[in-house]
Amino acid sequence: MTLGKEIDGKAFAAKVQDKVAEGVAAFTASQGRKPGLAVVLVGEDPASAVYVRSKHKMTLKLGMESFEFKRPANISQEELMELVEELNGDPRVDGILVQLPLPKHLDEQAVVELINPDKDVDGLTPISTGRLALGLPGLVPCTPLGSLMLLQDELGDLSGKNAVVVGRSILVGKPMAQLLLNANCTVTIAHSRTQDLAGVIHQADIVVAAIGRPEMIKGAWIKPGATVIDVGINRVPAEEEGKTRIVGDVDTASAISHVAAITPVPGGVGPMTIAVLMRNTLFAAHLRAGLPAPLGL
Ligand SMILES: Nc1nc(=O)c2c([nH]1)NC[C@@H]1CN(c3ccc(C(=O)N[C@@H](CCC(=O)O)C(=O)O)cc3)C=[N+]21
Repeated sequence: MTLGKEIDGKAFAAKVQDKVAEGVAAFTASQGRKPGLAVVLVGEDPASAVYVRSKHKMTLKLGMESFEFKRPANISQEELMELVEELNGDPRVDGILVQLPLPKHLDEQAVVELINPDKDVDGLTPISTGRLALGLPGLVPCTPLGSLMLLQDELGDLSGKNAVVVGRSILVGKPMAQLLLNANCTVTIAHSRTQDLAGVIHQADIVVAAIGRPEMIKGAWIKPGATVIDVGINRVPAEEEGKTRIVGDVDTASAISHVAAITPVPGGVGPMTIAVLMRNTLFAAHLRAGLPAPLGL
């Protein structure tokens, strides 16, 4: 039995970060200011707080300016909208990220739609989404773009490959499918109502799992030699009483003997998400300064 390879997302993310740091230095030298990222965190969700902290640290590490806005869970829609408008108008801010999900009483879509598309480093505004659907240049959601970069690094040209995206979320599934389509894959989007999910997945040369169900996709469903990107980050109870660990949407133990390559969780897509956020912030800074996009990213 041959075992597939684990894709080292952390190592690839480190390479992306190095290139971003170079681009940041060049931008700062030519513009006399650093690119800036503003992150808005509403509420006290501990997992979100951890992600926001690692984004903050990475932003500073790569030489950019980081602005953090922590607001209580009971913030009103109006106050949150005012904050976003303020950031839209702040010349030091090139990228705006509102950490999702927001507390239930807030209208997430209205907040996202207010973000200036030129500062939309999450790629979630209708303008960014529309550009992606049209195949035009623009800011692309971080997790899907990071996943595509890993696939292209692993497989080279993706033309003609059968890709199945499992999950249809706005943040991951839908933009992932668009990116794969733009890369000339034959794309299927599967979801909770899909019939014979195992059979659909078995057709795929590329599987992107983004459903948010721990270890749901089993090895036997995967076509031998397929490449698998596991986007899932699910916290489950660990063996040790009271502790938790994170697992993906793919049952790696059974999948590893079927795949050519698979991303682990943690250490796969997660680190790429943050690296691409940094890249998108650098891109947004260039866009706002009227400079061409930096090369090699
Ligand atoms: N507007 C918005 N944009 C986002 O991009 C966004 C968001 N909201 N809300 C929450 C999710 C989650 N997310 C992650 C980022 C990095 C890791 C990451 O670095 N994970 C590491 C460590 C995981 C761990 O140990 O907890 C890994 O997979 O190796 C994970 C998850 C971004 N998100």
